[in-house]
Amino acid sequence: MSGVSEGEEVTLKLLMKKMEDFAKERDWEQYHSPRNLLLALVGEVGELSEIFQWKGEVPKGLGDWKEEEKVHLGEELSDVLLYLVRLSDICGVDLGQAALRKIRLNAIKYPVNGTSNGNTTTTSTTTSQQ
Ligand SMILES: Nc1ccn([C@H]2C[C@H](O)[C@@H](COP(=O)(O)OP(=O)(O)OP(=O)(O)O)O2)c(=O)n1
Repeated sequence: MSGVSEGEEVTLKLLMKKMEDFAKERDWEQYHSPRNLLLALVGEVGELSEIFQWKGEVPKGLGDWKEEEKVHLGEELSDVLLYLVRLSDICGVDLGQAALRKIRLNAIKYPVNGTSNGNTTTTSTTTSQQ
């Protein structure tokens, strides 16, 4: 059903190709414009947010969640990922390479110094956290 055999690596490239095929087979490429995909992505982020809405803080690992809630979470996370991958492809952005570059930039912007967790400004000389 998944189209990927057990143990096979899931890559951004594979997801990109599957989304491309999905749209082609349905003649939906006309609808997969950058703006439409962005709006669809934001809509799915909203659906993802609804799962956490009003719950208060939840434990890491979601140990006390029902199995069906976790399955639903996986579905909404996937919708966000799939639209993001498709949007990147349609915009001609290599998402994997862009993400690796961004991680390198993050490391330069936030050097390891043991005083900041990236969420708070611990000293008046620490650069602003945005
Ligand atoms: N024009 C479209 C419509 C859907 N999809 C794909 C990408 C998403 O993974 C999923 C989104 O489908 P739905 O719009 O039906 O959204 P949900 O699956 O979240 O359903 P619902 O909103 O009813 O919960 O289908 C797509 O690629 N292009």
